[in-house]
This record gives sequence, C-alpha cells and structure tokens, in this order.
Amino acid sequence: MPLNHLIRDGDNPDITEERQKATFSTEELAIEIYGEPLAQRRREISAEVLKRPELLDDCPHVFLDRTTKVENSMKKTVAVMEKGSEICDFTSREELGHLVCEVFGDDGFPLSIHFVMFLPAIQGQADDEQAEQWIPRAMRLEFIGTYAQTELGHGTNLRALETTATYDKRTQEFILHTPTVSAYKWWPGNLGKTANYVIANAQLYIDGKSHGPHNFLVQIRDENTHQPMPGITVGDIGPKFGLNTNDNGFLRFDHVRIPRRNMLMRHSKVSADGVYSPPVHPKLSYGAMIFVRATMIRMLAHVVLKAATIAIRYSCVRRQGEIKTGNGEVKILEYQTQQHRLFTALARGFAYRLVGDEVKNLYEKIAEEVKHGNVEQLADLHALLSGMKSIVSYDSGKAIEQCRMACGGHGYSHASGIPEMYAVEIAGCTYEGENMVMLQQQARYLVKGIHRLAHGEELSTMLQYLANTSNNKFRIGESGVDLENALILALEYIARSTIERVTARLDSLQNKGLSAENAWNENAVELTRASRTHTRLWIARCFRDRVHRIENHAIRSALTDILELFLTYEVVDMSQYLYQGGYANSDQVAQVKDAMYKLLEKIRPNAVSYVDAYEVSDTELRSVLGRRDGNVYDNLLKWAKSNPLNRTEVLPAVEKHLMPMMLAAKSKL
Ligand SMILES: CC(C)(COP(=O)(O)OP(=O)(O)OC[C@H]1O[C@@H](n2cnc3c(N)ncnc32)[C@H](O)[C@@H]1OP(=O)(O)O)[C@@H](O)C(=O)NCCC(=O)NCCSC(=O)CCCC(=O)O
Ligand SMILES: Cc1cc2nc3c(=O)[nH]c(=O)nc-3n(C[C@H](O)[C@H](O)[C@H](O)COP(=O)(O)OP(=O)(O)OC[C@H]3O[C@@H](n4cnc5c(N)ncnc54)[C@H](O)[C@@H]3O)c2cc1C
Repeated sequence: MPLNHLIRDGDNPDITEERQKATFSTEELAIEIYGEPLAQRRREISAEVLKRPELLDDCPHVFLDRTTKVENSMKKTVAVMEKGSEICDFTSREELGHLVCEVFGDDGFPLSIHFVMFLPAIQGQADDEQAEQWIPRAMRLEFIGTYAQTELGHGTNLRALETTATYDKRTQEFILHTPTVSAYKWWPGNLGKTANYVIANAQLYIDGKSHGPHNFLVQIRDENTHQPMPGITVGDIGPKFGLNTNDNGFLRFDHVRIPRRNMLMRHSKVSADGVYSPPVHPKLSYGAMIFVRATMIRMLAHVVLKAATIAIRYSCVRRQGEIKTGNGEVKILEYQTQQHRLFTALARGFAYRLVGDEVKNLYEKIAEEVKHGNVEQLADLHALLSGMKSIVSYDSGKAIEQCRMACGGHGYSHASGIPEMYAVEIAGCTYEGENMVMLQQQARYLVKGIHRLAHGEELSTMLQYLANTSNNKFRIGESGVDLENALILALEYIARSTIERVTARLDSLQNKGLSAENAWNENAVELTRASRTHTRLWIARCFRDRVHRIENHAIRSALTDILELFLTYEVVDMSQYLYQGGYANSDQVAQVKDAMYKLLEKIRPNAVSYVDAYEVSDTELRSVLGRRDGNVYDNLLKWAKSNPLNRTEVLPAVEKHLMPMMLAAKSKL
C-alpha cells in the first residue's frame, strides 16, 4: 500500500512514480501540520467547493480586467455568505480561512481588510460597550469596514500623520479633517469601492493640544445607497504590482463630524468634557498592526509552500537534457541545481509555516494579557514580530522567485500561477511596516540587550544567548556534537557577534561625540544585519523545538531532514559571519555544504510527497504546472486556447490597423 494518498489512475506516470517512493505517510504529515480534525475538514471543504459552480471561476482570473475581477469577487462573496455555512464552520478561523483560499485565491476579496484589520482593531481597542454595539453588526456584514491609517505623504512615520480629529466639547463630537493633499488616506484595502466604514487613524487634538495618533470609527458611505457621506471624497488608487482584485483606496475628510463615542476607547479615553486619559502603554493604538504582523507569517509561508508545490511537481513531469549521454532525458528534478533551488524553498516554507503557528500562539497569549492591562511582554513581542515579518516576507519572496525561475519559460507565464503569487507575497515586505524600518525597530531592542548585559541586568529569554560568550568555536564534526546542535550554536554565534560588533561601533561613535541619532544612521545597514541574524536564529531554534516535539517517529524523521536542510542552508548563506573572530575555518564551512548536498539527495525521493502532504487543492493552486495529476502539456494548450485573444481567428484590431497597412504596402509595389 503506497504511503502517498494522492495516487490516482490516469495521472501522469512520472508523477505517480514519485508518489510510490514515499517513505512516510502523507496523511500523517498533513495531520502533523494541520491537526487531526482540521486536516480532514480541509479536504471536505475543498470537495464541497468543487460541487458549487457559483464559488468557482468561469475562466482563469488572470484573463480578466480589473473591473471584472472586482465584480467576480463581489459576486462570489455573496455566494460564500449565503451558502458558506453549509460548507464550513464560520466560527472557525481556520476553516473559514481555507474556504476563502479556495474561492478567492491570493489576489484579494472585498472582505479581506474587514476581517484582517477592521474587526481586530475593534476587538482589541474598543471598550466593552463599543464592542457590543459594533462587533455583532460587523460580523453580520451589515456594513463593511477597513483600516485607514497610511496617508499619501506618510506610511512609516505614524507620528507625522496629518489627518486631525479635533474634539468639539460643545457638541461632544470629533471633527475629522484632511488638511492637505499629502494627508489624503492612501492604500487602505477595500476602501476604494467596497467599505462603508473605516477605522481612521488621526492626530487627536483637544483644546489645541495634540495627543498623537488615535483610532476613530467613521462612516464614509451611506448604508442604503453606498454614496459617499457628506464631507467624504473616496475612490480607488488604480492598478498595482499585484493584489489587483483589491480596491485599495484614497479618502479625504472635509470637517466630518462623528460622535465622541466613535473614538476607540479601551486604552485611551476622552471624557464628555474633553479630559484625555492616556493608555497604559503609548503604542497600544498600534495593536491592529501587531495582530497582522503575527498572523501574516503563516500566510506568507503558505504562498511559499504553494510555489514549491507547483515547481516540485512540475520538475517531475518535465524532462529536459541528459545527465549521462545516451541514458535518455531526465526529470529536471534530478539536477542538483534544481534540488538546491526547490528543496531549500520547501524547507523555508515548512520552517515558516510551523514557526508561524508558534508566533500566533505567542501573540494570542500576550494579546490576552495586554487586553487586561499587563503590557510587560509587549516590547518583546513587538521586537520579535518586527524581525519576523521582515525576514519571512523577504526570504519567502526570494524562495518563490526561485520556484518561478526553476520552471523555466513556463514559470514566466501566468499559467504557472507563480507570478501572481510572487506579486502578492512580496507586498508583505512593504505593508505592516517597511522591512528596513521594522528591522531597525528590532535592532533597538537588541542593542538594549547588550547594554543590559553590560550592566549586569537580566535578559529576556529570547536574548539569553547573548551571555553565552563561551560559544566561540565551531564544533561541527566533533564527537558528541550532533549536526543540529553545531549549526544552532553557529547561528547563535553569528547573531551574538554581529549584535556585539554593531553595538560596540555605535557606542564608540557616541563616545567620540556623535549624537545618538547620527551614530544610529551611520550604522543602520549593520543594525539591520544584526536584526536579520537574530531573527534567523530565533526561527531556527523554534523550528528545531517544534520538530523535536513530534511524537510520530516516521514524521519526525521526515521533518528532521527538512530541518537539517534548513539549518545547513541558513549557515551556508551566512557563512561569511563565521569567519569573523575566527569561529570557523573554510574546511568546516565545506563540511556544512557537504551535509547540505547529502540532504538534497536524501530528500529527493520524497520531494513530491512533502508538497502533497501540505495538501493544496488544484482549485486553490490555480496553476497548470502544479496540477495534482501532472498532466501539464495538454492543459497548457487548453489554457492558451481559452484566452480571450484567441476568441476570434482574426483579431478586430488586426483587421483595423495592421491589415490596411500591409495591404497598402503591397499595393505600392
Ligand atoms: C516605525 C514605527 C514603529 C515607529 O513608531 P513611533 O511611534 O515613531 O515609535 P518610535 O519612536 O520609533 O519607538 C518608540 C518606542 O515604541 C516602541 N514601539 C513601536 N511600535 C510599537 C508597537 N507596535 N508595540 C509596542 N511597542 C512599540 C518602540 O520599540 C520604541 O520602544 P523603546 O523606546 O525603544 O523602548 C511606527 O511608525 C510603525 O509601526 N510604522 C509602520 C506603519 C505600518 O505598519 N503601517 C501599517 C498600515 S496597515 C497595512 O499595511 C495593512 C496591510 C494589510 C494587508 O493588505 O493584508
Ligand atoms: C498592498 C498594500 C496594502 C496596504 N494596505 C494598507 C491598509 O489596509 N491600510 C493602511 O493604512 N495602509 C496600507 N498600506 C500602506 C503600507 O502600510 C505602507 O505603504 C507601509 O507602511 C510603508 O510606508 P510608506 O509607503 O510610507 O513607505 P516609506 O516610509 O515612504 O518608505 C520608502 C523608503 O523609505 C525608507 N524609510 C522610511 N522611513 C525610514 C526610516 N525611519 N529609517 C530608514 N528608512 C526609512 C524605507 O525603508 C523605504 O526604503 C498598504 C500598502 C500596500 C503596498
């Protein structure tokens, strides 16, 4: 009985052959990833979606113009709301999330920011009475909301946002106003044409005094006619690199009045007579961003694993070139270069996916404490998430792009599905805090860690390795030191030495009289590097701990191969840092490389089974190259034929423009 559960009659024999080689049960790995009931529920939901044409696309959505894309997604949203509860449990985020992936794919849908930011902002920042008033209506979709923070002139520097919310004691209202063109809200998802409410971030003014950015619930469109409310100018910002099904928008307030109680008042308050009570922590109004930074890790990992699924399956049905002359053309996955590109992407995908679960759990624990006024761990969480969102978005982007290139010419076609995945995923480097800025947020925390250590103060668990100065020699190959431990210690050394080095440089510049700000900017690149090495270490440790906790022996062994590949790849990628301070020599780095190449060979027979176990349905994958059955060429032809340019044999534009030109040229002869 083959261990891979996706074998079917009629599949491409090249892919069936791969599935027959599995050394672990793909069903058991799926259970390890998703948990017992969810793994099964996901399959049931996928099967149900296939039975309902109203939830499926009539044609590949990449053939459609923006207006049709937006309309289709609205139509499907209604179908999901009407029938979705027959398919999945709407109270389960995981089940609903899976249904959304099946029906809408990655490119956005009308409720994305409503669920991802608008509702979480209310849940985290509205007081109980406000929550009771707004959440049930928002959950029933009586209205659709978005999160309007970024402006035309400022996205990163929130303290410089220009939109004002001025309290009018006389009427007990706030007046929302956009004083300049650069103060237009710009970018909020689903603002352009969909949302009728926003959480607007604006500078709070009372009696001429500014209290910084706060969040306000503002109605921007009429609930019955959807026309903009008086004083509101709103629209779509136009086509983007990706996410074109999402109507990211612009918004202007012209002295728009809202009731006092429309300010979100769980943490900061303004009383009827205009007395301001600050929050217990000044950054609590940034809570919705913290939420998204915590949840986006898994979403980004999901895109990497989808791209890996496509490229690995395709690499087993594509044959090109011979390794040994005369032995026939090989599957392109036999090439070491292909394995190196794809298995490292697979390893990062698995690492980020499983670590993403841990991040989400940690977030939920700390968010609950914060809700009850305990902000002790907020700085740790903010630092961790700032690094995580940056590393995972950037390295995932690189992995997806490698998957695309590994598919050769067909990877460049939208038929592969990967270009759109890349365009969607790479936005994660920008939204929720531009990566360079976020890495520097984390660097502040790391530098403080070194200073605390110097003053003999206690370090948080996350930073305790900074005190481990005895780890100063690479121990790969020594008896009693296994590969995993040697590699984790190497990553610890890389992070510690990089953070120490940049902190010493900062301190010395300041001792020479440079201001703290200028010293920081002169070290900014190195500070981002320190942050990167720390985060990569955190991911590695967390991934290792997660794999070690697996009880099923065969699954633990399968994921240990992936873990070891991940660790060797990370160490090789950062090996230049190992030479600093003489921690390692080039022979030792060569040993890590050898271990990595051996792991590629070990993973090769299971490659298709790893991605099969991640279980992304064909409906969700939206890729001709990544089809489960491996029947790529016939379907590529079908896909090309179905494209709108082929609807007529002779294109009207050819008749109108090119034909007359060619005929005229001929008649001149
Ligand atoms: C860069 C910062 C963090 C700077 O903020 P600041 O107020 O100027 O603070 P600072 O002086 O640098 O630092 C002061 C201090 O505040 C801390 N801090 C900063 N942010 C947080 C937080 N969230 N939680 C807890 N603590 C926080 C910092 O660590 C500093 O602490 P320290 O003084 O070092 O102890 C901030 O402006 C920021 O977060 N900018 C990024 C904006 C952003 O992420 N926008 C997202 C818009 S919504 C979106 O993109 C949705 C997309 C969704 C989708 O499409 O799916
Ligand atoms: C697809 C997408 C969806 C979005 N959705 C929303 C949404 O729903 N709601 C919303 O409010 N916003 C949204 N945004 C906006 C997004 O959050 C901002 O674009 C993002 O925070 C970056 O800010 P910025 O555009 O001002 O970039 P900038 O800050 O102008 O960045 C430009 C460059 O300047 C550098 N830079 C800026 N400040 C510093 C600094 N202090 N130190 C060093 N370098 C610096 C950056 O590193 C970057 O290289 C979305 C954006 C995108 C792309």
